[in-house]
Amino acid sequence: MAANGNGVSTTPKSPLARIQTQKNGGICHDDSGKPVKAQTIDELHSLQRKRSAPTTPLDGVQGAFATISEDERQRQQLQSISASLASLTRGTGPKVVRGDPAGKVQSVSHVAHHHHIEAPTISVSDSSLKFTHVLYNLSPAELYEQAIKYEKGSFITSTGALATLSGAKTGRSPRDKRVVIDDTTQDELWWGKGSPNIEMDEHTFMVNRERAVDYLNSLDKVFVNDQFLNWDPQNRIKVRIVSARAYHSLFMHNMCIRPTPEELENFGTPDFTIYNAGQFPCNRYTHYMTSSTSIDLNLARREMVILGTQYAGEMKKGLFSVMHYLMPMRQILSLHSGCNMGKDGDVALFFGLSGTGKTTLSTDHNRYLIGDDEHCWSDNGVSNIEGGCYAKCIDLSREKEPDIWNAIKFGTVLENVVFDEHTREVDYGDKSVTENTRAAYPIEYIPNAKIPCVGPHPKNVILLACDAFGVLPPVSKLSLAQTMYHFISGYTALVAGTEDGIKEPTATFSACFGAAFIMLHPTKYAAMLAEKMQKHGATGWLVNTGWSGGSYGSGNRIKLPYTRKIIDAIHSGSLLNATYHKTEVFGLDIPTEIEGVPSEILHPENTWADKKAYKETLLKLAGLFKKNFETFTNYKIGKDNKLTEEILAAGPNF
Ligand SMILES: Nc1ncnc2c1ncn2[C@@H]1O[C@H](COP(=O)(O)OP(=O)(O)OP(=O)(O)O)[C@@H](O)[C@H]1O
Ligand SMILES: O=C([O-])CC(=O)C(=O)O
Ligand SMILES: [Ca+2]
Ligand SMILES: [Mn+2]
Repeated sequence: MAANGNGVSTTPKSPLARIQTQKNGGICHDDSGKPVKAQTIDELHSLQRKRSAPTTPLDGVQGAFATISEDERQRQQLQSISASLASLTRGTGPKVVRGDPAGKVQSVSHVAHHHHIEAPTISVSDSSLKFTHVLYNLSPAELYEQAIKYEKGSFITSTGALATLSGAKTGRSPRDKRVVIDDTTQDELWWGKGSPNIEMDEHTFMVNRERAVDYLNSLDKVFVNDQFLNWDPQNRIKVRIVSARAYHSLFMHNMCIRPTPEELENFGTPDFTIYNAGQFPCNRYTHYMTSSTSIDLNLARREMVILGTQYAGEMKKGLFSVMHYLMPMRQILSLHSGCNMGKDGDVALFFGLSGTGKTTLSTDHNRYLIGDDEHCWSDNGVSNIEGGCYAKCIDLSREKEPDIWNAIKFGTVLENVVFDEHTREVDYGDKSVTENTRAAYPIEYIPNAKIPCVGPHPKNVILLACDAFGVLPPVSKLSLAQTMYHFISGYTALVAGTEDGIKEPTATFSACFGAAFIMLHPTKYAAMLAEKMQKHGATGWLVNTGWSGGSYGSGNRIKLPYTRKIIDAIHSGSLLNATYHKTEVFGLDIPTEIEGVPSEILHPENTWADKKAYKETLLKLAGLFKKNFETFTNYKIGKDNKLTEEILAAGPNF
């Protein structure tokens, strides 16, 4: 006798007893009635899908839309995208049509009668004869299918996320970033030592732009995303991202603000366009190019070109650089910070370099999440620039970071993670591809996200540093001058690669906690922050999310639950009223006790067995701070010299 999978034996099949059904109105449901409308399998399949293609944008006047035909709308819509993809040296690009070349594309026929192929003339190259299909603002489900069908390394994980590989680059390439220098940007931007803006000329930009556009046009299809940046409606920026990979399109779908169908209909001309031709290298014989990767920003043309890297974070942070230019022009401060809000409307900002805890600590089950990485602070309060979060996944655990864990589901892009071939369960501890594994998800995947992502003026400004030297206290209260000193310094420490044994931690100083993204001189942002903090009475805090009990190698990283207790005490206001004492060298005010945190760890000296080593390490770090700050001693911050002097005096003294 055969046994089925459950170990239950079954008898050989015998004809089942006939079930009586009534023709009309009986209690027994009869679904044998109407046959499907389809005559063929293909027709049956076509019934499965209801048409709801996203509309593409229109140029020119709005309002008249309601009266134009669908065909006319689509024709105008495609014109906008054709203009983006036009080759500037030949005056023409490919013929742009909607839809996937592999599928049955309804749009080809009706676009073809508007864009019928003209007889080629001598000056026309082959590229203007071909069609490039445009996959416009596809949904996550459609992008999943594109990725899985066509992009090697794309898989669905056990929780429904899309696992992807970013290729040879698994992080950003700041040394390959170039900014066009012209008469305007020469004066406006920060150039020279310490600046992230490495110059290129307009002509070289156009060479790279043409290379990227030609590459994209040589493909059978490109993805186009039309989306927004900044939740502040008065300062919203329209962005268009043209890319070759479903991975890139889904990443930006998650990270930028997603337009409603109505907003998309009235999208019009984008304020900024990215051409992401990341699979294709730049040409090293081109002037200014020092590798096969180039990320080029042209503020006058409002365009960015990406060649030679598929790491999606380049698009996210490229747009952030643009905001660091556009927003200060409007007296709005752009910030590399996370942001959340308590039930009573108290807002906190979390500054810090990569890996210091902006995403981890702003994602707090007891508070509303406004955003995890990029914000604006205007006269109206704070607003998130983005529509999604980008969390580090290395060693992610359900227990320690439940909201991020649960956000990794259908729609989420998981970059460079390792998973079980069969169960597709992700091993977050595995660094085989990279240490920088990431999840990009829409902000509404966090249950207590504050939508729209705006809030009132911040009450607390928390500066995060992951101090691998283990000498900065877990928390200290800062004066305004100290806040500015540490904001301009932008300190964190990186730990050396674990494989080569234990090495010295390396101090990193990155002005405004994001020197890689700022476009103006750091003192411009610093002055704005000081002015806003003063005006709105915000308190500054320095929180060390790094080492305790010794440097990297002998001590340990401060336990996340302790850091969370510290942050809780800042939010609740209880820490403001604690008893403080001043540390030597850095002159930081540290509290004597915090609920839920062992008091002995609050002063780092207590946790070091070797007091002499502690003092030496402390002085070493203080020396690095001093040296780094030398470049800023000649600059004035704010309107009077008083604040500048106070800031200079707010650093370490020894
Ligand atoms: N005490 C701690 N406080 C904060 N984070 C901690 C702590 N201990 C360990 N971590 C880990 O450190 C990492 C912090 O990364 P997070 O994603 O928050 O960085 P980020 O500041 O948002 O950087 P990026 O700008 O690159 O996104 C997480 O992986 C988190 O689990
Ligand atoms: O940009 C990235 O790749 C990740 C990030 O948020 C940062 O480095 O600050
Ligand atoms: Ca982050
Ligand atoms: Mn960041």
